[in-house]
Amino acid sequence: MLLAIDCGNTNTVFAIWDGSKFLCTLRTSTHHARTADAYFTWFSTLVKHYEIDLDITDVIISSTVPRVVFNLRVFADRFFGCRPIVVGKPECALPRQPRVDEGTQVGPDRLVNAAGAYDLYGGNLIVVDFGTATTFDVVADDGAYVGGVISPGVNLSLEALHMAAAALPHIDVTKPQKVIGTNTVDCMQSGVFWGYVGLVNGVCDRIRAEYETPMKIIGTGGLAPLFAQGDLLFDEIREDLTMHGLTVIHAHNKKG
Ligand SMILES: Nc1ncnc2c1ncn2[C@@H]1O[C@H](COP(=O)(O)OP(=O)(O)OP(=O)(O)O)[C@@H](O)[C@H]1O
Ligand SMILES: CC(C)(CO)[C@@H](O)C(=O)NCCC(=O)O
Ligand SMILES: [K+]
Repeated sequence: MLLAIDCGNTNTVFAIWDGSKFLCTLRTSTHHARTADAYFTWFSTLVKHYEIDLDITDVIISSTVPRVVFNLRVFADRFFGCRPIVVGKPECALPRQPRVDEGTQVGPDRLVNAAGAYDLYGGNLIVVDFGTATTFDVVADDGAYVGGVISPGVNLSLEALHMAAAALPHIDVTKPQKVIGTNTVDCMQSGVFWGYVGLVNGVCDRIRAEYETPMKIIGTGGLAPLFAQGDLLFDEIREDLTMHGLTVIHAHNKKG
């Protein structure tokens, strides 16, 4: 049984993979100060709720926050007696080496997305991930991550607007009825929703023009289904893409 951990700048997701399906997916906010014992208290309580017959033999971690990895390693060692595979570390082999500028530390979540998307859809892809940042990962014909685009995430933009402007409230993003808002909240929702539809469409068009080979666009992240209601053209949406990628990289490392 594999425990796959995807640690983002905002949220950390644990998923238990039995070799063919995910038995459960657990989400908590990311805190660098959380100890191994605190992870276990949270984890074991929820696992009891799902009535899973726990037998974790392997742990794989992707973390965009370097500081949390130490405590997650201790967690894996202390409670499951295993040495985790950490994406981006030398001990973790990738199906394909990224082709980027020397010295670039590509976010492990982007490498994992690339591996997961290539496994599901083949090469020549743009993966759009609506996380803390909205990222675009370009996956080449052979499955390698070959670059992309990083823009501010949707919730980050909303938070920045609220923080910087005294009269603007905190809001959640939804698809507004109309483009022209007639109250403050509708105006903000329109700006963020249609602004991001424009951003994603514009960036994907430009990537496609530069790449010169037809590409599929894959959407992931919690907000992907919402943006699929705009005139965005995702060929596929796969909310568990990062988790799937972790199982792919784990299998690649197991086969030696
Ligand atoms: N309608 C919505 N409005 C605002 N937020 C939403 C909505 N639907 C889903 N979300 C948020 O989307 C997020 C989905 O999480 P996801 O794992 O894609 O990225 P994240 O956790 O925000 O970022 P990271 O992985 O970088 O930590 C959750 O925080 C969830 O609260
Ligand atoms: C861009 C984020 C924050 C998205 O989670 C993450 O992938 C990251 O920290 N990346 C490092 C820089 C890079 O990917 O080139
Ligand atoms: K994510």
